[in-house]
Amino acid sequence: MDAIGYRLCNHCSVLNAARAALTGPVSSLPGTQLSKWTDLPLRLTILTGRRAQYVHALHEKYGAVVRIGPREVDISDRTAARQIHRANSGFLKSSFYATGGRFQSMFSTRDPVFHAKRRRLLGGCFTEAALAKLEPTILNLAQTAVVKMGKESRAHGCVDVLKWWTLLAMDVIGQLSFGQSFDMVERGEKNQFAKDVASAGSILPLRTAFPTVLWLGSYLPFIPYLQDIGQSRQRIMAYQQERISRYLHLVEHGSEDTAKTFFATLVKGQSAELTPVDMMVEVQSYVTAGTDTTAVTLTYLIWAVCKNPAIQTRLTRELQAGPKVPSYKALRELPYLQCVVEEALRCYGAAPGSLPRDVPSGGSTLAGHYIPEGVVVSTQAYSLHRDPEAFPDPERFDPSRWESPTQQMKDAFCAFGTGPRGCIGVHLARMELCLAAALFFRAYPDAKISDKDGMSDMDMDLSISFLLMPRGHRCLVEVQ
Ligand code: HEM
Repeated sequence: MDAIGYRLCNHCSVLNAARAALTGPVSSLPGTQLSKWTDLPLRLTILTGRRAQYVHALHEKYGAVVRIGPREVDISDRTAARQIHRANSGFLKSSFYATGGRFQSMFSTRDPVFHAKRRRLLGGCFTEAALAKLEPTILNLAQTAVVKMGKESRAHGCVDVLKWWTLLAMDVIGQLSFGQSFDMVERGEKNQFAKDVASAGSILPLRTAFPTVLWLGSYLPFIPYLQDIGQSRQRIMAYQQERISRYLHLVEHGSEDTAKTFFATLVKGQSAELTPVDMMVEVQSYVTAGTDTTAVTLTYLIWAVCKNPAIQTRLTRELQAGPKVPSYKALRELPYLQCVVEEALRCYGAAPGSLPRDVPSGGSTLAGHYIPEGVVVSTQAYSLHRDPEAFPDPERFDPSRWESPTQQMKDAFCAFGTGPRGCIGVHLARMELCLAAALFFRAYPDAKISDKDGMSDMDMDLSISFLLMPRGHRCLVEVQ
């Protein structure tokens, strides 16, 4: 191309970009001027862990519908959120989820037919009735974790509750997937698999914000960080393959250990519908979606209660008057505990970030704004849970607001998502939250947040890319 042609072409692309920015599908919606041109500021906030807060600040300035990029909109209106996520709405998961390579899981798939089939197949394993059979296993693990937390605190002056809730959540998923716990609670530390999962997960913000950079990086295998991630991923695959083979071997030999697992009713007779590779991909998604999420919410619950003496006193009194050996059924009858769990999920549910969906063909009118097809619309629990109309004084951790929840509160609450793509692990998560919180505050009614090793509220600052994590990656507590 000669110099004039090159200049003309350049000129045209600038003009095209200008035309797209000024007349593009979402150019007339409220939002910053810059967001008509680029979503770069948004992408940068993914790296700093402040995406949800950034989008929330835009809602506070521009209202319930806000443009966050040239083809992306976030919506904080609860009616519109239900409209997007309800069954058969036509809003499918966006390309954000297409990171699973060749293999799709119930979580990652964008195909509604595949999803419906997989969810029908596995849904039965996650019902309250099915989980009731698994409860003794979970209770046993939680009891051991709580006892060991006390020992560690007495030995070292404090204990990192985030560490212990992560070990517990990992062991629960290991036990319920493979019929054998990872034994991390018993050992008091993460095994190589858990370390690899954390290492592989650490790349997610970069992969979400700048996938091209990561793609380029894959051609530079000498970068040590990327090399480590690659090795972690290989070890995760090998470990899971080995566990699934061992599990299937146990099933074949009629071992009792396999009776209390997610796949117990599936592996016999329906193996054609769920191959060992499918099982591996599903387990991988349970580890990602069901361990840090539960552990982080539980950690914030402990922190928020310990920071509020009146709440702690009321909760511990209720627990001490309750059953000695808690069961999930009995704990659900304790009204204040339920309010505490609900408020922890509202303020600190571990998936507060955007859930992006593609607007279906023909476009859609959401919260009074027409949004054309092909645009990505997101909703984020962070904003819906901080709507002052539904939750007055929204930043305040106030369990008593759930004593008589209004319809607005119920409609706005979406810690587990809603509709057919809502969390399949909701009952398991609630069971773990109730059992672990009850055991902890029964055993340690005077637990307090430590200031040892420089622990401060800064450690608990909310770092959110897709999932929530305390910025300090720890929460030190002192128990007697
Ligand atoms: C406090 C803990 C938890 C929270 C806050 C949470 C939250 C969520 C949310 C918001 C979604 C929707 C995600 C989206 O649309 O992108 C989701 C989906 C999902 N969650 Fe959870 N979750 C929790 C625990 C669990 C557990 C314990 C499991 C166990 C296996 C689990 C497995 C899944 C799966 C497989 C999906 C995808 C469901 C589908 O698309 O059909 N989650 N979760």
